[in-house]
Amino acid sequence: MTDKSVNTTEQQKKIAVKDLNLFYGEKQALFDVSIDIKEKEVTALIGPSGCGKSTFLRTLNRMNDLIDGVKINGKMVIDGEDIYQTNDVIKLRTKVGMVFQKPNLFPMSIYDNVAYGPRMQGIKNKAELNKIVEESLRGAAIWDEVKDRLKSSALGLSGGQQQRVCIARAIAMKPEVILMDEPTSALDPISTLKVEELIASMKKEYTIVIVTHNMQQAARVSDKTAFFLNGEIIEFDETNKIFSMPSDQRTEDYVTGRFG
Ligand SMILES: Nc1ncnc2c1ncn2[C@@H]1O[C@H](COP(=O)(O)OP(=O)(O)OP(=O)(O)O)[C@@H](O)[C@H]1O
Repeated sequence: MTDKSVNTTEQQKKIAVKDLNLFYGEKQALFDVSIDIKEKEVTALIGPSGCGKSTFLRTLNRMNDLIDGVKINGKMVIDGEDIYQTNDVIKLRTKVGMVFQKPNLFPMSIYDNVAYGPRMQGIKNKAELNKIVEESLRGAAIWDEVKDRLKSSALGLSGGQQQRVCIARAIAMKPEVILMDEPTSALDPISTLKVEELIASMKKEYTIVIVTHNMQQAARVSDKTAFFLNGEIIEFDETNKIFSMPSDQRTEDYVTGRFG
């Protein structure tokens, strides 16, 4: 019985990071980061500017590979596979999608933006593409707002709508993990709320890791929170605990607004 529950916990562990260090040239930006991220949970990464949140987020789908002079050591295991030992980065980035701070839609129609990835994967069948586009836009809670203007330019949408289309574009690739780097920092409060509701509903299907500067947002959308400081994880726990009863004084100082 006990063994079974241990196994179940292991299975739910989507991402296991152990002693991860990252250097930009000579400068070390992440120090012995270890964290286990469970399947279908929302994990928030918080901490003051420059503490390594975005750097860490990018290690999860090897986006840092695109930066010259980056060196990484340690273990980053997703679904049992060390992602730094594989050569198939395209497959990794399909499984681990990303949404950026500012909506970054292509200057093409809403439909073509969402169909872009599936087309690149070789899907040409019109009915199949239609289905993916509709499902993805529905999944991103924007279908009703755009269903009558799918052929219009995506850049004609409001910022908040564009960000939800970006989320639809990520969903269209059928990812399992979605990384979000301050996805609402460029949005107004109403659009922010919509995206937050969307994130909360998406965890039924996806494992989500989100960087946010907004403490209320972390408290509202996440199950677990990791507090970063100077490239280290100081504390990682249930979000409720981090915000109400943190174990480390530095976490408490940060979440109560004493610094950062
Ligand atoms: N491409 C890069 N080259 C060199 N140093 C970098 C690069 N990107 C980030 N850094 C440095 O790594 C450290 C961590 O930066 P990172 O952007 O990960 O922090 P952050 O916590 O996400 O900050 P913010 O909240 O301001 O976005 C900082 O000292 C930053 O200057």
